[in-house]
Amino acid sequence: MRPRVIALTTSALASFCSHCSGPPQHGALKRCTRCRAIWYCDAECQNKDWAYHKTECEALQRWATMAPSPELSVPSDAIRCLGRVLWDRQKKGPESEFVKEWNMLQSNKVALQTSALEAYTHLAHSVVRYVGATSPAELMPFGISSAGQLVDLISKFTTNTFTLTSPSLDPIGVCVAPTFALLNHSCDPNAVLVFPRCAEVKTQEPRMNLIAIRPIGVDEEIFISYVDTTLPGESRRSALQETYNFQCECAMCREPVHPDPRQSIWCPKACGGTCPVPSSEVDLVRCARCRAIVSSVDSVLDVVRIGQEALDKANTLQFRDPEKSIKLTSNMLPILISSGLTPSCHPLLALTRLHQELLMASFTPDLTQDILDKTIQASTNYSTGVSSILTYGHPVRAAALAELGKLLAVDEITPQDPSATDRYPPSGPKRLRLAYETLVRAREELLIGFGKVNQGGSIGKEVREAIVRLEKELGVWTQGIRNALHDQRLAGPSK
Ligand SMILES: C[S@@+](CC[C@H](N)C(=O)[O-])C[C@H]1O[C@@H](n2cnc3c(N)ncnc32)[C@H](O)[C@@H]1O
Repeated sequence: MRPRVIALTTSALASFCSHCSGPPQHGALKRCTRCRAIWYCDAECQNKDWAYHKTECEALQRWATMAPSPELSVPSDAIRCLGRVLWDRQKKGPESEFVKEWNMLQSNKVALQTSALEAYTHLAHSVVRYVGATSPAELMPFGISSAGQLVDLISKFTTNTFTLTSPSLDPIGVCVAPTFALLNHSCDPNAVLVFPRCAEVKTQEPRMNLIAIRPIGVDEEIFISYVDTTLPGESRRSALQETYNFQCECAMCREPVHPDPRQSIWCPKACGGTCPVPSSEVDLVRCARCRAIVSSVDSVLDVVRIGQEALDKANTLQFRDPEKSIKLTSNMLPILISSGLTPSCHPLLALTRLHQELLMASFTPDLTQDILDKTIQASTNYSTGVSSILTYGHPVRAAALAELGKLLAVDEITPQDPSATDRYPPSGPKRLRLAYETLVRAREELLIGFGKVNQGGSIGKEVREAIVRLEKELGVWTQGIRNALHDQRLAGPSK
């Protein structure tokens, strides 16, 4: 189903359509000539959005004239989304299905911590200003008659909104979908919410799909995850507490797996087993397989701390100074790897992902073989790490494998000796075959994570096309070898 309300993140406004949330289809997106803040793929999407944008357009123009600087001339996605919610309430009235559904959403207003209350109050002031009111008392037309009701609206919004993602799972905005807001959280979910982007009618997009990633029994509760489940338990729990105001007591938080792949290091005796990352409370740790003791406790603790600092800094610099960010990830990754962190261990996994993203963003028409191969190495490590944590068919795991397959399928710029066995990624036909096998595996997982009925969504479609292309290339190559062998046989034994 299409969410009731969507709003793109400010940085995504010029790259995705504000109605169907798709990328530009034929040429560039077209900008609303009045507010100059909202973009559409074509007149069809613009017309469909007009019912909302008509009022929003004026509000955006008013906001821009009051903005203290050009960077702040467009309000945040939360303010714009709440604006659309209020205008919808006003237009549809208190007896409408939308308002009834909204009223039933869970609010955590009574249990709010002071920091959350302050943030909500700040957001409330901005929303009041955005819709052209001067105080909460002027919100009567929207069905809000007191400041308390406004805070309640914002609490419901924060507790029940979803991240709008692109088909390749990049966050591009927020959305409101009251039916899906009934789903509770688990750190080991049996279902996921995705936007596979495969509707036949473009203007029905973005369509939100609830997909089972495991068999779910009759009467069994459906759980999704509200947070990134590749993060360690402590980070997940504090994110849940901060945004959703609850202490997670899901099965995984009650009885964590041991050792947790999110916090594990390789056995110091290299038996192939893993040990938990030591902590300041538990400093005697052993390999789960051979029971060898980890003696380098302090250095592991140090490296995890330094890795986290580097991750935070590289994340901050990602868009402002990508070169500096890439330098940080390039320097830090070998340190974390040589200290024995497994590919799924935090912060190595997150740094690997960021490194891969930064390398991909640096691709230019004069891409070098070295950068391409380094990106494939990072993508391989990320896919390996994610696969140790997430269940088979999880869309994040499927998308990581698809990305690796696509990178392996990129034409080599300066092919290396194809017979070298110690080289990764391999070169020549071996690389082509590895790309093919990776994409076939990715397709199987995409069909689960983005739904078989959706053919794995738009990444599934891309992967299918890449598989067909590689089948042809591999076929040509196999035929070439067959012909060469045939010619050799005809020529008789060499002298
Ligand atoms: C999007 S709502 C989920 C549906 C909600 N439980 C209802 O009945 O409408 C999110 C809120 O549900 C509660 N919740 C969701 N998952 C939970 C969990 N695993 N443990 C405790 N509370 C949870 C929290 O209060 C959270 O802020």
